[in-house]
Amino acid sequence: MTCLEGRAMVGNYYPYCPQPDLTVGLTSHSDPGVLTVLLQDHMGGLQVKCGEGWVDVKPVPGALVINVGDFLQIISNGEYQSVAHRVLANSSREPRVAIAVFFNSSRREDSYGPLPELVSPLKPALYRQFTLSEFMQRFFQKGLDGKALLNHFEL
Ligand SMILES: O=C(O)CCC(=O)C(=O)O
Ligand SMILES: [Fe+2]
Repeated sequence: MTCLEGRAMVGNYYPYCPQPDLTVGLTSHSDPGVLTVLLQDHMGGLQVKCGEGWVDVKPVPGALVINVGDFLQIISNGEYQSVAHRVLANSSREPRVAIAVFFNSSRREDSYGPLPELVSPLKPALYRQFTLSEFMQRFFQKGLDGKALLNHFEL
């Protein structure tokens, strides 16, 4: 499996929000793919879920944020856990910009599931087999909703 053909780059632009207490910039979600590489500017606002709370991912000049996605959680049979994250509404007059590159498989009709090397009698498969077509269809159906995508593939 290679993730280079399936990569996609997205630019996120968060304009000034006059009522930041009433909304969010980007709803809680986990990225569906394998890995995400994210470059955020100096504004801040990105948070990751930690237990029941949220922790700020403070911008560090020149640093990239790497997110584990749901697909990696599944093929690693839960060894790597995807991370729920969100972006607060931007209360500052200056807009916030973040560039994300999502790494995904591109072979839509292949069958995926936990890698055989990571399945054993002691650690049975936690997820069923599926195609990338089904996976992405379910992602787009559910909208951004925490880590809910994984529920469809659990055994
Ligand atoms: O704007 C950010 O910092 C995060 C963007 C993000 O989570 C996404 O594009 O999936
Ligand atoms: Fe994301």
